[in-house]
Amino acid sequence: MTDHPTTPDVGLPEGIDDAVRAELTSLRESIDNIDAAVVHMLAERFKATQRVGRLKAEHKLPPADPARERDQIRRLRELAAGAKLDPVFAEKFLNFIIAEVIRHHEAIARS
Ligand SMILES: C=C(O[C@@H]1C=C(C(=O)O)C=C[C@H]1O)C(=O)O
Repeated sequence: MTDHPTTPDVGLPEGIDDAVRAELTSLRESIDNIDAAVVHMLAERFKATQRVGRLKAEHKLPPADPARERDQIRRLRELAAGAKLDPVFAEKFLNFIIAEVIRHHEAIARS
């Protein structure tokens, strides 16, 4: 897998204190690692949902399953609260992903 590294000190002003530059750079390196993990996890999730979409289309099932979504959102909100992440944000994030998945499923069903 090819990585395309960022330049974590990009945008930091010339005269910034050395210790502050070092801490910001280190934090940005962690952020870059986390973002890479998020991309890889999302790619795996979409691989699975594409397979769900093909199965649903083959068996004439509807693209969306609102009961499943409610169950996932309830779980994710609880996980978020336990992890000190805003549950409202977690719900918005999951809904954003699910909307894209449903769009894919509709396209598969039409194809
Ligand atoms: C993936 C599915 O299809 C849709 C997408 C979902 C998701 O991305 O998690 C959940 C429910 C469905 O609306 C599914 O039914 O499991």
